[in-house]
Amino acid sequence: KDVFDRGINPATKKKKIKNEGLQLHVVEDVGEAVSRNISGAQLLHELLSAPWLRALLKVFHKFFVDAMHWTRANCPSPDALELYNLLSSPHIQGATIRRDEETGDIYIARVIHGGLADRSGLLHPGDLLVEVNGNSVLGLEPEKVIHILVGLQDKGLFMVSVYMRAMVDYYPLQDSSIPCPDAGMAFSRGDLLEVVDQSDAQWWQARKVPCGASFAGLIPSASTLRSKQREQWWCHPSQVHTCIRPSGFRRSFRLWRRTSYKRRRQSCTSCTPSTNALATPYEEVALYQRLPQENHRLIILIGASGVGVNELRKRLIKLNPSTFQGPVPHTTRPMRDGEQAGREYHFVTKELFEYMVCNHRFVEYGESKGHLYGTSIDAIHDVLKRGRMCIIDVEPPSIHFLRSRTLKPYVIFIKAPGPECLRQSRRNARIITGYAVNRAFTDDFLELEEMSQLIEAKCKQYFDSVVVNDDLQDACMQLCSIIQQAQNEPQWIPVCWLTSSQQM
Ligand SMILES: Nc1ncnc2c1ncn2[C@@H]1O[C@H](COP(=O)(O)OP(=O)(O)OP(=O)(O)O)[C@@H](O)[C@H]1O
Repeated sequence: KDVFDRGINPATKKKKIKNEGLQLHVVEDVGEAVSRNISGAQLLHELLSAPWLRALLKVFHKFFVDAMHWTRANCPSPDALELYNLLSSPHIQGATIRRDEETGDIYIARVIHGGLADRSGLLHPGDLLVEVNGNSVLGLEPEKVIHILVGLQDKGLFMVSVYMRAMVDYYPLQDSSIPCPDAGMAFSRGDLLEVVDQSDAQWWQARKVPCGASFAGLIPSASTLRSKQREQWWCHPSQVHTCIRPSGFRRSFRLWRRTSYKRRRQSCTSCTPSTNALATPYEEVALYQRLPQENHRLIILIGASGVGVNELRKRLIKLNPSTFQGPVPHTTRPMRDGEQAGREYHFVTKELFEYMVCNHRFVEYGESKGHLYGTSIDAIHDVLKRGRMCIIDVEPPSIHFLRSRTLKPYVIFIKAPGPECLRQSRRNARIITGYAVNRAFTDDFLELEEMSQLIEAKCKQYFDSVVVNDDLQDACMQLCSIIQQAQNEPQWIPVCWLTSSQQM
């Protein structure tokens, strides 16, 4: 990677990755090994980066791309066909496999950009390889699996497990249409499901992950669930989404003026994305491991107002300011003594602010004391581009806006402890209200807990982790270790963040 990066501007680099996908993947891996001082990696890196090999791989890639368009009628020659068959080993067809040393399961490790597997759209990193042409490969040595795959040439029928995140709740015992309620599997939003059989268009078979059960249960297919949702929507059309953006007025953006939770609930949380009557019932996910040269994932903290989201965010940044950073908000208020443009705020005119609103540049924005404040998507990118971990706290509806391939957000729900624990731990806590600054935080605990439960119930399909904020120091330490894992260990993310060209 180092070799390719040198002297290549971003546009050229993009093109190179496309043209030389296979080689780049390998060189990247070896480059990583070089930085870890693995014996022999330097020599291998130099060999793989040699111009003659680059040229050879380019020819090879071109040959393969052309071969994809051959038909019986336009195949250039029998020699070309023979060469194509010779080169069509499973690795070259575009996917590599690896074995989990603990379970013995065989997974798709990598899908080579532009290869057959990539073009088919059927295989994704993290998919579990279950069968090849009806023969189980579970527990086999990878070499054995490769042997079977080599024998297939390009006529293989793979059966891979697909992993899906449930975005809705399902109870088979309440579903009169299920063929056999006892064989059904209940799940709730946020559950990770390993779908092992999709051969039936209406009913799939799946297991929960991590799972104890060795047998699968019956779940409705995506289209079956969607038609159920449509039926429900016609029966209860008043449940349709009514949330009005912009939503965010958290105090952490120096905006939120505390009103009754009940008022907020009516206007916002009851209308979280999950109540959208025709929501996507399942989201396909795959394991993703951030590469060292990639931007960090955006860290989003979500929680009921007053639970301590902002306090935790500030503490994290104070604990390690060279690693964690928040985005610099924009404001139309004049700069005060001691403030510096771009440090406390980006100071902008009302016209520019409104232009940014029209162009959807703000994640959240609002007005306080006659001035506009907002946090822009560009400010988030600025932090990430500097190699820092960007931490933000937002209102639940804003998650949708931030869920993108470029930001790959990792969402942590800050959960309220029980009211008694709140009363004990928040004895000295203060809140800022619309009419009194630093009001003692006394009778809000029940409402706060209620709100916290509501957010969890409505949005848990978007949460990657949950931290209960009982003791501030414990919660802060937990957050640190969760964030490190989120950045450095494999995590389940939507497949579209890996493959689509969705951009913010
Ligand atoms: N675990 C805790 N123990 C004691 N006090 C806490 C704890 N967590 C937060 N607090 C205090 O509770 C008050 C509210 O916290 P914070 O300002 O972080 O709320 P918030 O969730 O960001 O809500 P808002 O967005 O409305 O500000 C602060 O005074 C904070 O110091």
